[in-house]
Amino acid sequence: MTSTTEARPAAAPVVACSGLTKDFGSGRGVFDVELVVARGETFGFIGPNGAGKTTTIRLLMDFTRPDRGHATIFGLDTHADSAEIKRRVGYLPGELVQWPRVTAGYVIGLLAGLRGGVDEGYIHALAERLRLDLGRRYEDLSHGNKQKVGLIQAFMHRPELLILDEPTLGLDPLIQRVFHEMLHEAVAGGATVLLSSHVLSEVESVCDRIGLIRDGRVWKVGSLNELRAKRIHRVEAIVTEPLDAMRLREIPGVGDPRCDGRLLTCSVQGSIGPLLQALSAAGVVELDSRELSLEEVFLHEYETAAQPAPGH
Ligand SMILES: Nc1ncnc2c1ncn2[C@@H]1O[C@H](COP(=O)(O)OP(=O)(O)OP(=O)(O)O)[C@@H](O)[C@H]1O
Repeated sequence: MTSTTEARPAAAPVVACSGLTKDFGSGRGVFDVELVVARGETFGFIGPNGAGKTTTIRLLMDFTRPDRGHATIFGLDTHADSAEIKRRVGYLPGELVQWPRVTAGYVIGLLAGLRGGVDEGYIHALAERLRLDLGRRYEDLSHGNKQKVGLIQAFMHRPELLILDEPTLGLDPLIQRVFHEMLHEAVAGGATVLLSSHVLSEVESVCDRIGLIRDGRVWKVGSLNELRAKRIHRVEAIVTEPLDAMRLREIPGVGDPRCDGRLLTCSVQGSIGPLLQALSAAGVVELDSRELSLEEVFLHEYETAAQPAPGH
């Protein structure tokens, strides 16, 4: 399993983690997380359920303490300078907070008060854009509408940094689009964004760079262009002679080969030449090759990372 940190941004980091580790035992938690988010960047943290996204974010917000490692936000220590950091950050937690017997407007007003007051006109403008009725009781709201309350309190003070844990969870497509506009406006105004998601299409449309997390480890960081540049092809071929999948695996660039009678399927990263040589020796009669979508590239990467190396 490799972890790359190519194309690190040149600007001073807003978020920096070094060796950040929270070990819950039995292999659960996050381990040796290295992460840099530059000023003005929109960084997407993506991984499957239980990968460690929320734990990393909670470590950054100082809601849980690391067993090892260190993190800074705005160059400040996430623990020692937690109050100052929270003042300057807009945070959307991954789990909705419960607020019994009060309205959505009351909740937001209370949180605005804790911040020492926030432009009320802006709160109302955000609520209108997100189509949230501030007069409704919070506990009666749907999950998506509670999520809007979370988004408003994260954006309302125009923070320098937005840390958003699964921000579009429960939002309908129309409101997701509004949220994306809000993000773009915040970034245009100089904000930095760190968001987590397991929806690749979302990070693809809003993020400059992404970090892939799996089993508690960040195992790839790069711009979308870099990740797309992998140019992985899915190849399907029909051959006359039977092929040995294990031997195909030894061909440079070939991954996940499967032989089903005369049908071969595999992925190829880089040049297809060495595979073509093997196929022509097996009497290839049909060949189909297409480039994988980004979604498929990630699935491929996850699967490849989970497989033992050839000969092991
Ligand atoms: N307080 C805790 N005690 C024990 N284990 C925990 C605790 N919090 C998280 N974990 C475990 O740590 C791992 C990472 O969980 P985390 O919630 O960070 O993942 P995630 O990527 O945010 O997942 P999801 O997309 O499902 O929210 C999981 O195996 C989870 O069960």
